[in-house]
Amino acid sequence: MRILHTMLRVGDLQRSIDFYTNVLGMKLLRTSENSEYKYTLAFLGYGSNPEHAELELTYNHGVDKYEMGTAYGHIAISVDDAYKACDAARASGGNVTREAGPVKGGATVIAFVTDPDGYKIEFIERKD
Ligand SMILES: C[C@@H](O)C(=O)SC[C@H](NC(=O)CC[C@H](N)C(=O)O)C(=O)NCC(=O)O
Ligand code: NI
Repeated sequence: MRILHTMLRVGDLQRSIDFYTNVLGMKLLRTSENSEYKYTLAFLGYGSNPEHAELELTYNHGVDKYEMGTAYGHIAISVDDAYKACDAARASGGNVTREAGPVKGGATVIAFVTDPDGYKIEFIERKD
């Protein structure tokens, strides 16, 4: 088995596509429209299944926001340099909510940004 995708419900599909492509450097892999059940999907990632896990964005027609609740944590993305990734995200209009720096009590350098709907995305600095 392998993780195929993580699904997030978004309030504005193009706004989210712009964020994940322009700010986080993902590719828009495909979209699909379900007019019967009134929703549109966009799949994005740094590559496609099966080599890469994908992000599935769901837009329910006419629904522009969701209660985030307290359960959602984050999606983690590996970066070569978390400091530069934060600078790049900021320069592209991203919202850095936790500046790059060692994780509390550890050495791994992490940072957090939020996407347009407020979902947290973690940058984890890795050299692999
Ligand atoms: C393509 C595949 O990865 C899917 O996840 S589609 C599954 C389908 N999604 C939706 O219906 C999205 C709209 C829905 N209103 C929502 O917000 O989740 C789904 O969940 N179908 C349910 C089923 O039982 O088939
Ligand atoms: Ni799905």
